[in-house]
Amino acid sequence: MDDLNYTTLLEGIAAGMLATADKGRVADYIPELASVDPEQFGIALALADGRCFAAGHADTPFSIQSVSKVFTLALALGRLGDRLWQRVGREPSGLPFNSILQLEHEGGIPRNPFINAGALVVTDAILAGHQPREVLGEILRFVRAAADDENIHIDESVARSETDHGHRNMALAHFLAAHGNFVNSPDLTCGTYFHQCAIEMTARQLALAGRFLVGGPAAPSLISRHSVRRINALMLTCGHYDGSGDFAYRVGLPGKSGVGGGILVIAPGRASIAVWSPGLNPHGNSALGTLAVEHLARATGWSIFG
Ligand SMILES: NC(=O)CC[C@H](N)C(=O)O
Repeated sequence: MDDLNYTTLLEGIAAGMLATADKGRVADYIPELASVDPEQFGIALALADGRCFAAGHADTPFSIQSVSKVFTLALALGRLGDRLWQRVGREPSGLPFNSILQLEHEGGIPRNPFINAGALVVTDAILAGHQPREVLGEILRFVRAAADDENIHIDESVARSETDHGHRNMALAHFLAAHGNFVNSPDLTCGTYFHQCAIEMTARQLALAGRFLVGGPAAPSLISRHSVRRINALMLTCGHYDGSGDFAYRVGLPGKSGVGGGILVIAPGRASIAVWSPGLNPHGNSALGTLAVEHLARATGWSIFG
């Protein structure tokens, strides 16, 4: 596809999404997210050859929330390698992202690194022996290097809002600690986790930041190719929680969603795609974002399943 075709495609998708009546429901369990205007949609595409295209509200910052779990997993795999898998599994959970149900049955080992329990373990692992400030600095350095953009920050008001209302995550953290699967105090790890979730990015920045998972000559090589393959596999099977099967069915690409309405999608060897629209479907994944990447995958033929 040439430049004009990509631009036309993204603008057509953005116009179609903004005209869609059912835009889902904005997350309200983090009060600071509840006030975001649902009438927004942005999409950005960073191709493996270095070109970048965007449409809609692609330059409006939003809270990346659980998309941050991709970056912390990359750091944890770099630091711990396979030792990480002693503390967290690699299977889809089939349950909502914040569920505590399986943890009891499975002895405090979360199913995967993308549900909240698993992501808390990942953050706890990279925090070990460090101050939250140092680890948050490391996460930001990684994201900024990936996006090649120093202007990426944490929204303190979102972090505070979640700290004040994060009882479920605190419960998960204490439960993990009770099972001996926590190194730091639940307060310290949850505080770090709430701040990583409160990183603010635009769809354009997020698409650029995802290039390290695409492979190809223009992609920043921040982690090994081995880790790139594994993170993509986990994004495909677990990146949308109990909506992962449906996302794979409809889109056919690895993706990671967040309750801020962002989704990072990887077309291996081809492109990193970011979509954002704050309204969520019942699984807590962006309603229009999912629809948009479904259109994009169909139009480009990029599904990994042919
Ligand atoms: N799915 C998400 O984006 C959840 C992230 C959010 N910070 C939480 O822990 O509840």
